[in-house]
Amino acid sequence: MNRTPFRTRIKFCGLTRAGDVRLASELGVDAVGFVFAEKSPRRLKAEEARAMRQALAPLVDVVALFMDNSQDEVREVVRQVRPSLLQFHGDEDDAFCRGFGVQYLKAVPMGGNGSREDGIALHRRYPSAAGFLFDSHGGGESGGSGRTFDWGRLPAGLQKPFVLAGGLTPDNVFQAVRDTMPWGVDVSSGIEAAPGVKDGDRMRRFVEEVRRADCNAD
Ligand SMILES: O=C(O)c1ccccc1N[C@@H]1O[C@H](COP(=O)(O)O)[C@@H](O)[C@H]1O
Repeated sequence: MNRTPFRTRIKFCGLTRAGDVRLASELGVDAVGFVFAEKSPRRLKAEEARAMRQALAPLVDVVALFMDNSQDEVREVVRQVRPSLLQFHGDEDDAFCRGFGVQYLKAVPMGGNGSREDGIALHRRYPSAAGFLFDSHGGGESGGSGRTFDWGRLPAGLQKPFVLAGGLTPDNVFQAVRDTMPWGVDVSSGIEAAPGVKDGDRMRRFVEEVRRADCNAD
């Protein structure tokens, strides 16, 4: 399933500062992502994310990102942060991902020997997923690397929304949206000055480029 003809959703991920959350809201992004993956330089504690949530404007979603975290860790984040969407980057199965009573996106690794599954196989493996997120890391590797993958390898036959991620920047997101027509785009490194420290100018340019691509839609 591709996007609506009107608007590509935007998620800014890996925010660690309340000021960045405020600016993301002002720029009109649809969602901000808080990272709880163990090895990430952007990792937050549940109570830090809960505090940052206060900086969020109405109608902007919070997404909580995990990578093979324990059930107890995910539960604690859900309890404290109240995300509207979970994003799983590890080997979690459908039963695990759906077990928290919150909609989820399953990240599919497209780097290295990453997924060759088509849309039908993905739906079979993750029947409860609200959508899929295609990222450039290899299986077992952490994301947020700033690397792209070959967009021509996106699986055919997807019947759920998909989010494009991996190495998106203000300089390539226009082309990425035009080429792949995703439901949404997700960016972390491409709008950063350093891991977890977002750059206001890059954030603004990223949003402008997505909107430019939407205006140029065929
Ligand atoms: O951001 C992280 O540190 C991270 C850690 C573990 C799994 C995923 C992670 N980030 C996600 O990776 C993609 C692409 O990021 P980038 O734009 O290439 O830096 C995105 O979904 C991030 O949320």
